[in-house]
Formats: sequence, structure tokens, C-alpha cells
Amino acid sequence: MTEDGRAEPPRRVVGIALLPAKAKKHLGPKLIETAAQMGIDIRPVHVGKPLKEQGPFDILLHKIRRKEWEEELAEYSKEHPHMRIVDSFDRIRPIMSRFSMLAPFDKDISLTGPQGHGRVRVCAPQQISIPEGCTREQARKLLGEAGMEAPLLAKPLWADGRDGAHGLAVIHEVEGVEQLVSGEGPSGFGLPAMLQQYVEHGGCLFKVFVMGPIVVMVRRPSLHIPVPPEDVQDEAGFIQTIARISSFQSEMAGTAVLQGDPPQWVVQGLAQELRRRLGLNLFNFDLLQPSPNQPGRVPDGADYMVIDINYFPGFEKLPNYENLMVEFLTSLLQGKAEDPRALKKFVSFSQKPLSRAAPSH
Ligand SMILES: Nc1ncnc2c1ncn2[C@@H]1O[C@H](COP(=O)(O)OP(=O)(O)OP(=O)(O)O)[C@@H](O)[C@H]1O
Ligand SMILES: O=P(O)(O)O[C@H]1[C@H](OP(=O)(O)O)[C@@H](OP(=O)(O)O)[C@@H](O)[C@@H](O)[C@@H]1OP(=O)(O)O
Ligand SMILES: [Mg+2]
Repeated sequence: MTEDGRAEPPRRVVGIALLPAKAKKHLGPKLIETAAQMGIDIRPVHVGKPLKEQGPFDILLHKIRRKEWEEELAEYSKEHPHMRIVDSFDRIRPIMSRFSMLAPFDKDISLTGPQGHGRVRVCAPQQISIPEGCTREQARKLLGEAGMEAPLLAKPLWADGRDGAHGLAVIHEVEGVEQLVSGEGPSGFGLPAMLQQYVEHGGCLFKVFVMGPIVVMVRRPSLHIPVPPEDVQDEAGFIQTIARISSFQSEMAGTAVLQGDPPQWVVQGLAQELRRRLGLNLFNFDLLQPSPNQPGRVPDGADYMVIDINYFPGFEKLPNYENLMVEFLTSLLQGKAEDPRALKKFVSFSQKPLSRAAPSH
């Protein structure tokens, strides 16, 4: 009973299944307390312990890619049809591979500004897949067919949190692709990989975090060629492996050209459209504005480009993230997060510089 004699609203239970290292960062006491004040019990889910001993849950959030876990969850969900799983495995799976991650851009996204003023086109960079066992000749052929030119970026095919999933290599000349396939590149970077067209953008990118109807944009330092020596991890021939620059929070790379933030209607419209095309609630994407005059690298008429999408990223790095997460959970519980076009909140900021020791990968 409340003090004035009304019945307390029922408490709701939200299970969150994350790998231990991520759970430690994400499920801190402040999140648990903030949620509890709103009548939500956040329960960390331990994979390996039967779900029936941990539930029941109203909502289950998860970022664990293991076949046995997926099967157990599917089984449990049949017995508990009221439980809402956010997000569905079928929608998350394409994001875990860089081959399919940018598929929402198979058709460019066109956005129109308020009152019909302004129009922008958002595209993804051109990329090709280099499978394991690819020969030098095959690699050259693929590259020629795609019409891509150096510099190129090599990224691991799998973006599913496994060791090495955040590796990045700059290939300065096309000969570097032959080195990569024949294992003559820097150690620790191999196949299968994606080769993506490098797009000059002034060394600054915008990370846009989406939590259902809540959108938060953060400015981050980004890769800029020539890469400053302190960001090069290793090099061999025409290939350099690079430290995870965007994790240096807002310490702007020395070479970064300060540019204006994209207008709110662009970021907001893009977040909503991606939410719709991806069918996901919890993700972020990296947005950049290509510098002028790079015809071979940027699709005609592209005003902005999305280079990467991550599922359930490091939301805990956002200031006030506990309140944002609880607001998101509340909107889910109230059934108000359903319409992908609905926007509840838009926040944009530059984070205070953190030390270069920050990256955890
Ligand atoms: N096509 C591109 N053109 C220019 N720079 C790029 C491109 N793709 C990636 N980068 C740079 O490389 C960085 C890492 O690439 P990407 O975001 O794909 O990897 P990631 O492992 O998901 O990293 P993070 O988790 O930091 O987003 C980006 O933050 C950006 O600075
Ligand atoms: O939190 P985790 O350790 O899982 O790492 C996540 C990482 O956070 P970190 O920067 O704190 O490492 C995220 O970075 P931001 O985009 O939010 O900056 C993003 O890259 C996720 O994709 C990573 O998850 P993974 O893909 O590796 O599972
Ligand atoms: Mg990224």
C-alpha cells in the first residue's frame, strides 16, 4: 500500500544478459537504484544457470551470441509468452557481420528537413568481402570489379564481440591487399575480412546511440590519414594496424578539423529510419560527413555516410545513461516504444576528454 492507501503498482522485472566483462561496466549500482525507484527490478542474467531459476521476466535484454543460449531462450520464451525479448535474434544477427551490417543502405536513405527545407542523402561506403583462402589474383579481381582505390580499410568480418573483432588496418596501396591475403601483413590481422573504401572526413565522427525512442549523439575523434605515429600499432609493407581511435572519447585527434555537428533533423531522421529498417531498439552507428572532392570514394550526392553499426554498444559511457536506460525501459513497459517513428528525446553533446588509456579492446 502507498501512504495514501492506494495499492502499489506491481513491480516489473527486467533481465539483462551480458558477458561478464560487459555486465560489470553496464549493470552498476546506480542503474539498479534508478530503476528500482521507478518500480523496475533489474536482474543480471547468468548464462549457464537455468533461466527458469532466474525468471520470470517482463522484459529480457541480451547481447550473448551462443547457440545453446539462443536455444534455451527460445524454449523459455515459449513457456513465458508474455515476456518481451529485446531485440530479436533474427534482427541482431545481421549486425554481427560486417558483410550484412550495412545492408539497410542497399537503398540510400533520403531525408527532408523541417517544412520541406533541405534534403540530404545518406549512404554507406563501398565494401567487398575477402574470404579466407582468397588468392592474390582473386583479391585483385574483386578490387578491380568494385572500382575501389587506396587508401582502403580492412576490418574483421565478424563484429560479434569476439577477440580481435575491433581490429582495423589501413591499406595504403592496392599491393597491400595482396600482402593481406598472403599473410604478409602485420601480425594479428587476417582473413576473413571486409575491405571498405576509406572516406576523408576531417578526423571527426558522430556516434549516434539509439535506445528505442531516445537518440543521443556524441562527437568522437576519428581516423585521419596520415595516421599519427602514436596511433599506429604495427606496420608491414603497405599495411598499418591502428589503435581504436574512437574509444579515446573526445580527446580530438591532433589533425582533426573541427566541423559543425550535423543538424538535429538529419541525425534524428536517420536514427528513426535505421531503427525501422533494422527492426532494432538498442544500437549505435558511426556517422561522418565526407570532405568535398573525393569522387572515387564517395557515392554521387552523398552528404553523410554511415560506416559502422553496433548492437548494444557501450551505453554506459553516456553521461546520465542510467536515467536514459530507465526511461527506455519505462517506455517499453508502457508499450510506448513501439512506433519506430516516435521520438521521445534527442540529446547531443561532446564528452569531456578522457585519457588515452580508456580503450578496453
Ligand atoms: N570508411 C571509413 N572511412 C574513414 N574512416 C573510417 C571508415 N570506417 C572506419 N573508419 C574509422 O575507423 C574507426 C573504426 O572503424 P569501425 O567503427 O568500423 O570499427 P569498430 O571496431 O566498430 O570501432 P568502434 O567500436 O570504435 O566503433 C572509426 O571509428 C573511424 O574513425
Ligand atoms: O562494452 P563492450 O566491451 O562489449 O564493447 C563495446 C564497445 O564498448 P567499449 O568502447 O567500452 O569497449 C562499444 O563501443 P562504443 O561504440 O559504444 O564506443 C561498441 O564498439 C560495441 O560494439 C562493443 O561491444 P562488442 O561489439 O565488442 O561486443
Ligand atoms: Mg564504429
